[in-house]
Amino acid sequence: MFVVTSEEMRRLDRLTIEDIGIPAMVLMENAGRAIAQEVLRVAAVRGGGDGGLVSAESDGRSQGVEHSSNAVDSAHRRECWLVLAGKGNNGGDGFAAARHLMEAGLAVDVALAVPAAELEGVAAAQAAIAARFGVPCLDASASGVPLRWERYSGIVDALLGTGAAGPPREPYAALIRAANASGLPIVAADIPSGMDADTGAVHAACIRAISTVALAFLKRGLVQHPGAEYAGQVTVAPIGIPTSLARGENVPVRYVNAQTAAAALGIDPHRSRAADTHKGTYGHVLVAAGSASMIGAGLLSAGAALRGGSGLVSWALPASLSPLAVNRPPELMLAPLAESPLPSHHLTPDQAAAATSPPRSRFTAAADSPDSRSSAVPAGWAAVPPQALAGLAASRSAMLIGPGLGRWACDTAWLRRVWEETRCPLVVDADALNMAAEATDFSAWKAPEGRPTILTPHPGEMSRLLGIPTAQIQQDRIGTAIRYAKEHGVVLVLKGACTVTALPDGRVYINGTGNPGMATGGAGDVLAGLIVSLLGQGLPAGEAAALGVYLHGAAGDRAAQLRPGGPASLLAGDIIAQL
Ligand SMILES: NC(=O)C1=CN([C@@H]2O[C@H](COP(=O)(O)OP(=O)(O)OC[C@H]3O[C@@H](n4cnc5c(N)ncnc54)[C@H](O)[C@@H]3O)[C@@H](O)[C@H]2O)[C@@H](O)CC1
Ligand SMILES: Nc1ncnc2c1ncn2[C@@H]1O[C@H](COP(=O)(O)OP(=O)(O)O)[C@@H](O)[C@H]1O
Ligand SMILES: [K+]
Repeated sequence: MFVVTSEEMRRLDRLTIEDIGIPAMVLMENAGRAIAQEVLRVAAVRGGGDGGLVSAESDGRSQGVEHSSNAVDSAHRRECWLVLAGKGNNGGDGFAAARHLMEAGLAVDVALAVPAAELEGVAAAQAAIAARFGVPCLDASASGVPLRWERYSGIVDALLGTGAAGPPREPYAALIRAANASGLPIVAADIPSGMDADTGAVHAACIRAISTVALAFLKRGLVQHPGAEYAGQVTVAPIGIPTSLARGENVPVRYVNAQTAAAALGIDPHRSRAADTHKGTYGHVLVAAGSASMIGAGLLSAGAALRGGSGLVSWALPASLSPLAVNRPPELMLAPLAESPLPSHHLTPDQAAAATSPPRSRFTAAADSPDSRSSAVPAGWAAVPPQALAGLAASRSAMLIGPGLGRWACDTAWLRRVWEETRCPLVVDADALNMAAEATDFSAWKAPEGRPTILTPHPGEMSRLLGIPTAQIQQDRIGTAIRYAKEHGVVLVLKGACTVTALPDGRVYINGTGNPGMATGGAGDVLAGLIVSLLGQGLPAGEAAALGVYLHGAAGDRAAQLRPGGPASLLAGDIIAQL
């Protein structure tokens, strides 16, 4: 399913009207009917009403307003809806919807935010048709015009759509505030008025809808927070603009959920296996994760990689920490790395080779704590030569580095060597991202030619990578991810609700699975392990990342449903169990 910007939507509208020849009035007529259908569905649900109407819509038939039974008629006769209409085509959609609602047996008023004489084009034409149809139109163009909100059962928000610029001006803002304050259910036409269609940022006055009918395509703001929350339940209504047009115009952003994953990703999300395969078919991944105080991060990442379907999973960790891995799943192999007393990133190749000898007893697990930054004798990851790790990865199908790794003196230089010498596909997460963020010259780090690299920051890590506040990132997550992926030639997974996966070629996947129960320590480690598993099974990096995000969210949703305590009681390990 494509997700468009306002500008892309305008281009697709124009191509449909001018090149394909579907008149703007026809598109608006279809839009109005789809919005009316959604109102009828909401009215039926609220009135405990007619299931037939709801199921007619969910069947995908577009006849909802034309087949009302007597029962529906009587339910709807009690309903009186207010359509708030703006000056542009979004308002035109509102007039068309009002007419369809009246025809379906509801009482309807339109409140117009501008003097009727200011309407133009197809919106003016729809207003004129609605007037001849007998739809009452109230003038709400003067700020403070009182509307008798208590008369209505619900509101259609057709004030502002993709043509809005900046915060809603008066009287739009006052109408939005009053509509929200009325407590009535609001169905938004295309987007909630007051939401930025491209980023999902909301202005001080923004409609809080229970549902939004996205016309033709999802808009970016509908699949990013806070816009997604203000939009309520979103449905996409086909209004005549062909999907092939979006494909032809190379719209880069797609939405991934249970209905759309296969088409959006071009992959069977169930990953059915050919019969004649063996463990070698499914890759051998290396997980470099965990430290003395965060050994669980390694267990979670490696556990997720196993459930992700890898043929083999090896867990790389400093040899002195091996005893801490005693409770690992039996399927998980260990790859202990010898520690060297020399600052590891200064090692010559010969010293690195010598460092594969067994660890010395003075390297204790405790020395891997953050205190080891100041410790005289480095141990733990600080004492693992980066080239030894990169060398081990050379014979693996993919490597994950970062979860629970800890921090130590000169770790940024350490990571740089891993980054520059690791030839297999690489996933970089958590502490490894924080090390990269402290590099003053990260853009100059040279990955081996052609190596796919995936970065999986949460917004806090993204903020450190970019050196800008988290709030600024959250205001335009899609734009931020696109720019970063292109600039650094990496796949960038910006985590959080509606995770954004941006590819260096400009393609973007927005994830529709997952729930707030997943905001729990270790959930990100699970994601990173799942992604490296898919990467190691040979999926292209962008698809591995986006599919991993989708499957991780879906597993989190199943896990949340199974928990007697609901989403709040979810643990990261529950997600692995549902993979
Ligand atoms: N052919 C088309 O272009 C179609 C457009 N459709 C609808 O048209 C919408 C886009 O229509 P428009 O481009 O006319 O734009 P809008 O209807 O979103 O609004 C633009 C109008 O609102 C005013 N405005 C802009 N920013 C404002 C602000 N901050 N405060 C107050 N007033 C503001 C401007 O005067 C402008 O006339 C879509 O969202 C969709 O609902 C649908 O009818 C389908 C077909
Ligand atoms: N509200 C939410 N809705 C959907 N997914 C979420 C939500 N909160 C967190 N997640 C997901 O859970 C994971 C948390 O990762 P992260 O913040 O790195 O946690 P940790 O570092 O503790 O492992 C991410 O994949 C994120 O997208
Ligand atoms: K709207």
